[in-house]
Amino acid sequence: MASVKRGHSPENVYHRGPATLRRSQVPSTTTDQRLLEGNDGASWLHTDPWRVLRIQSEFVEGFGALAELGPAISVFGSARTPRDHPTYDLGVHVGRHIAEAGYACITGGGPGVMEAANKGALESGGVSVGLGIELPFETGLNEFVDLGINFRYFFVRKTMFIKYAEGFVVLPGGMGTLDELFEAITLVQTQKISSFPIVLIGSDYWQELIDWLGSTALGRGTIGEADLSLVQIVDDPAEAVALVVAGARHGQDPAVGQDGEEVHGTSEAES
Ligand SMILES: C/C(=C\CNc1ncnc2c1ncn2[C@@H]1O[C@H](COP(=O)(O)O)[C@@H](O)[C@H]1O)CO
Repeated sequence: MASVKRGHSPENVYHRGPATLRRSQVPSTTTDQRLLEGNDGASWLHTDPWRVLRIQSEFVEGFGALAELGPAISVFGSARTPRDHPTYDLGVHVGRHIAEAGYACITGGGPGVMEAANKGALESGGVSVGLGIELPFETGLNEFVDLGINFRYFFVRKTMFIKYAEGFVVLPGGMGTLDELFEAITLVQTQKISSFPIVLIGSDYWQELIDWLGSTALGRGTIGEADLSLVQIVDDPAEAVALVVAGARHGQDPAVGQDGEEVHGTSEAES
C-alpha cells in the first residue's frame, strides 16, 4: 500500500489522540495504514515491549478465568512422585478433603503430587484447577484438571496461586515446591499477605528443614523467632486442610468474601 501525504482538512491539520499536528508534523501515513501494511518481519516478537503486552495478557486471562472460582486452597508437591508412592495417596486425600470442605483445589496442573490432589478433588465433586507452565520438558495438564490455564511466565502463575487461594498445603517436593513454599513464607513474613496459612504435610520430610531454620538460620540471626511460626507441620491430610480452613482469610465459611471485599489486607490505594 502506498504512503500518501495526508490532507485531512483544508488547513492540513492532523489529530493524533490529544495531539494536533500541522504542516511538517502531519505524518504521511495513518496508524491504521501502518497496521494493515506492515510486514516488518517477526523480530519485534522477541522484544521487551511486546513481552510486556504478553505478560499483561496473561494477567488478564488469569484474572478473568479465576475471578469467579470461589474459595480455594493451593496444593504443591513434587512433579516426580509416582502413582504408586504413599505421597501420591496423601495428595489424593488432600484434594478430597479440600473438596469436602467446599474449596476448589488449585495445583500446578502437572504430574505427581499435583495430579494426585486434582484427582482427589475431582473424585469428591470439587472444582479441580490446574495452572500449567510452559517448560522445556512440558508434560501438559493432567487428566484430572477441569479448569486449566497455561502460563508462559512463572511469576504470573505464582501470583494466581496466592491471589486465588486461602492458604497453601505443601507436600514433599523439590526445587519447584521449595520455591513456591518460600515465596509464600516471604510474602507473609513481609506482610504482603495476611492470614495466609501454610501447612506442610510429612514431618519425616520437612522436620529437618524446619529444625535447620530454628538452629542455623535463627542462630545466625538471618530470620526472627516469629518467622518459625509461619508454617505448621502435620502428617494427616484432614488436619492440614482443617488448619488452612481455620486460618483462612475469610474464616471458616468459604462463602464469605465472594462479594468483592478486600482480601489481602492492603489499602485501596495500594491495590
Ligand atoms: C518434572 C516433570 C514435569 C514437570 N511439569 C510440571 N508441570 C507443572 N508444574 C510443575 C512442573 N514441574 C514443576 N512444577 C511446579 O513446581 C512444583 C513441583 O516442582 P518439584 O521440583 O517437582 O518439587 C509444583 O508445585 C509446580 O507448581 C515430570 O517428571
